[in-house]
Amino acid sequence: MISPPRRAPKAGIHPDKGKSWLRRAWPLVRAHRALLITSLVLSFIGLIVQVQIPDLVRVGIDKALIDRTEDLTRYVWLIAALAVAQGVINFLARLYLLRTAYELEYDLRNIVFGHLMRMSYGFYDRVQSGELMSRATSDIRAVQMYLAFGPSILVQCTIAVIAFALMLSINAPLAVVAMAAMPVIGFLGVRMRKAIFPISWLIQARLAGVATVVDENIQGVRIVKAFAAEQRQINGLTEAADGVRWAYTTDARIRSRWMPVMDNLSRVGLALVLLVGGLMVIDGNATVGTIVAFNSYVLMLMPPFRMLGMIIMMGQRAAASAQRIYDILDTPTDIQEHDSTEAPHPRGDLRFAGVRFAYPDGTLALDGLDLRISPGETVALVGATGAGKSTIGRLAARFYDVSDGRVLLDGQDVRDYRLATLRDRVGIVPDEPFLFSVSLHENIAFGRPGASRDEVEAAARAAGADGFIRELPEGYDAVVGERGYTLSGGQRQRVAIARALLVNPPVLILDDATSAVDVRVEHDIHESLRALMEGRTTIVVAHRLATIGLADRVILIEDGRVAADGTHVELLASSEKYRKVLASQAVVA
Ligand SMILES: Nc1ncnc2c1ncn2[C@@H]1O[C@H](COP(=O)(O)OP(=O)(O)OP(=O)(O)O)[C@@H](O)[C@H]1O
Repeated sequence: MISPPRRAPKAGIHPDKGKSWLRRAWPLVRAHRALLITSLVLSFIGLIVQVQIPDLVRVGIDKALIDRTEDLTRYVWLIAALAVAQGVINFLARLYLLRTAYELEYDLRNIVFGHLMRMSYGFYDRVQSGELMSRATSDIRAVQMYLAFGPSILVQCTIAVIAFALMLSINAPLAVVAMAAMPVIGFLGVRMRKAIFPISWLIQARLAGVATVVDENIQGVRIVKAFAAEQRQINGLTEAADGVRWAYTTDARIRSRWMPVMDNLSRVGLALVLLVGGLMVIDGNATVGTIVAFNSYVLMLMPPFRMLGMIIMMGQRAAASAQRIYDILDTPTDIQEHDSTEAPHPRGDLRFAGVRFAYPDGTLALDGLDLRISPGETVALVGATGAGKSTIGRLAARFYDVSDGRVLLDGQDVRDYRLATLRDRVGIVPDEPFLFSVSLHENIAFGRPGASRDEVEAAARAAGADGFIRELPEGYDAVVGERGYTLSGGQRQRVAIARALLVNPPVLILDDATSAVDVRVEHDIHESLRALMEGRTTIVVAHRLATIGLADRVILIEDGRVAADGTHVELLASSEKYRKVLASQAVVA
């Protein structure tokens, strides 16, 4: 079942690396400006309404309680109405703000994941998957938080200015007194965040460390058990968890040192208002209502000043996170596609001409490989471990580009194909196939999601998988576990072969893909392959004599080039190296 297409990201990250991180993220924010602006305008209106309430309380107290010139209930209703209005507006503002945040997160996630999916094998050779996971989650969140919540906090800060102006208009000297503590609170807030910032980084890093330990041990639990290493691994986790505990405790200590100071400062502010305001009331220079109103203002203005520190910290974290995300997005895929006309009739004629290839880490795997495999031929690649056999398949499917020389499919350089076409024409089955946690049908139909059940079954029959699938209670609808652990190694390999066969590629590369099935099943697979498509070029990386026996021709690979070429019988007779490799690998019949 293919899920319906979702909306694509509305914008991307600006490609100019010279720009600041915020300017690079700007297209994304712009794309969601309608939502963001709506939420900001709403929260601004909400705050304006909120600022009116203490002033109404002031007038209510002064006019209805002290002067007794007006009706108290009128003020009570007015304040209640404003409170309800503020509640509704704040609800909407928050709703839109969170929607903006999650829309931004959705886009960022899709941009990063889309890029990761397009990256080549070489990229994945270099990076750690745990690190990528962290970038795809916590870094995206940090950036999203700042982009969406940063402006909202700024709006709250501007409201502080408006409230201050209102206070000045009511009673200027008292307004100055009421605001006296604010800069100190702002300053202390920034200091506190500065003290917390490094430790919060440490917490993130250590949490990621714990996650890696847990992840590895769950993935590798069978090895842990095989070596009875449970206790040792538990100790490892305890150590990592201890690091997290220390970091959290330190964080708590810093917070508990600063928080009471900031809380008390706001109380000092209130006391000052009472003292100075009280003296003014006694002298007849202020009203009781003013003191009450200013009390509310002091309490209302405290959070924005406290948040100053937070916004600075969020900004720093978002900048670092954005940089890490941009590092990924700025890494171009080293497998470039260009427009070209492709050989229209695939025949499966594969040729390596003077191919040299080194992996990104510099390991030279192929060194002057010359090899031609004719359409319909079945060729076995034989050689010592590390000779370069698997690399040959990877270059044919263009998982990597050659360093020198050319790989030609049907007379055309593989670099001149569209990748999708090339991968349709060159099917590759690795020795450790990966199965997704979906049904067997979907696993087999991975390369052709629209394939019918009949086609899936035909591919499974050819791969020798139909029999055991039918024996499962849910048959083709059975969902395989993570990495397909509920199936045996040989069963998984057969599912993977069926997956490749369904695409019906003219060139099929079995990279030791039948190592976990027994010789008889392997023979059956090859027989049905032959029957399925006469003329399919097949390359098998072979470690078993039985596998070699199925091939028309055997190529001995040594140090990344062809050392001998011929039928098994010919090589046995003529090549000392071939006999040695067979003997050293203890190839069994
Ligand atoms: N992803 C990689 N990054 C760096 N070096 C690699 C990578 N994969 C393989 N190599 C190196 O390239 C050389 C050829 O490897 P290759 O896997 O092609 O050998 P092979 O003949 O298939 O070996 P085996 O029979 O053990 O599978 C080896 O030296 C190997 O260590």
